[in-house]
Amino acid sequence: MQLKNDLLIRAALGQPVERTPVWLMRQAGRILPEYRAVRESVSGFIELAQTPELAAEVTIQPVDILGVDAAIIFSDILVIPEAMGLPYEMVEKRGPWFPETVQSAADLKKLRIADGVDDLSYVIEAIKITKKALNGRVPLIGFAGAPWTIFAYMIEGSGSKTFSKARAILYTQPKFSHQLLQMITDSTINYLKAQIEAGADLVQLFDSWAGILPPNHYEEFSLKYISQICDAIQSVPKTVFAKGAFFAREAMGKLDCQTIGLDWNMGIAESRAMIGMDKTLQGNLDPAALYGSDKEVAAATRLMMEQFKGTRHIANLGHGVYPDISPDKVKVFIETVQNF
Ligand SMILES: Cc1c2[nH]c(c1CCC(=O)O)Cc1[nH]c(c(CCC(=O)O)c1C)Cc1[nH]c(c(CCC(=O)O)c1C)Cc1[nH]c(c(C)c1CCC(=O)O)C2
Repeated sequence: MQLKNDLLIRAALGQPVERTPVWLMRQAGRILPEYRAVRESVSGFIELAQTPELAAEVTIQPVDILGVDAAIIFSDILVIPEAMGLPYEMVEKRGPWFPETVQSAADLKKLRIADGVDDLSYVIEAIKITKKALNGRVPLIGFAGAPWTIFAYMIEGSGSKTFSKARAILYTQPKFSHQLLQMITDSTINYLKAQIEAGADLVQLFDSWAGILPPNHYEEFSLKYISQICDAIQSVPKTVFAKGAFFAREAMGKLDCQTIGLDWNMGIAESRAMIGMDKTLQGNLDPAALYGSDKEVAAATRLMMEQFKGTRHIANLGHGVYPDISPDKVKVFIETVQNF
């Protein structure tokens, strides 16, 4: 299927574009009343994510309603631990929770390397339905968590400010840490390959907890595995978004990927100098900028666009859109990029 709007793919590959493509991390979700209506028709997030027709419907909502230049498949990064044998629950207003966690090499026996097609068939099915329904209007982004971020949830069992249990294990049980990270990496490669086979046009790795590691641990316990995933996936463009990993930008410039995501703390000119000219940069408006007036949102967006001007760029926020942001402000952000 030929894409009618392939701006995202051309921007990722560093090919000429008429204008900068724009989408938002976490665009398929609670900012839209239309999403909340679908969400209320089922028992919760997990049932929604595991019902391919509904997952496809909420994936396409931001394309119809907001006019973004890409769809991202509606799922979560935590489907990988579940497919490996560690199920999660989504607790209303509190976030993910794992009834069982992994703490030492003995626990590895309860885990398996996930097969993307069999263990995650509901995501694969949702991708196929979405691709068909999109009919080439915009590219579909597939995604997974980066191994370190997934490891952090599997050890900790929930979100955490410090992820101190997960960070402790890197010091106290480095060998076990590497074993688990390798199992997550192998599962993620299988999963992303299955997503691409089903129709994903580009894939993004989310390393949401990159910023809590010291640089040496980031190199040893995160980048090493991201690098394996980048090397294993060759058929579509890859984006790596490592939130808070300002110290690793130079190393990220050497990954076999096309795009590096910047968070809003990362200076644009400085990041370009560290990462080099042969990568596309994605980002990086402060998500809180969307709490301003329409005029303020437009001004902040234009300021960001000015700073990226003339270099390879995909416009986005510096992290996921906050759930209480008004869709009207999101539209101002999108239209300001598209008219720039
Ligand atoms: C760390 C992380 C998670 N999930 C994700 C990350 C990486 C990006 C980031 O750093 O924000 C990624 C994710 N989660 C979700 C998507 C869907 C596609 C999209 O719109 O981008 C994506 C790409 C749906 C979701 N994932 C979740 C929801 C809300 C669940 C609901 O509707 O009740 C959605 C729509 C739940 C979730 N899932 C997770 C948390 C911490 C939470 C609770 C807090 C929150 O809601 O943001 C783990």
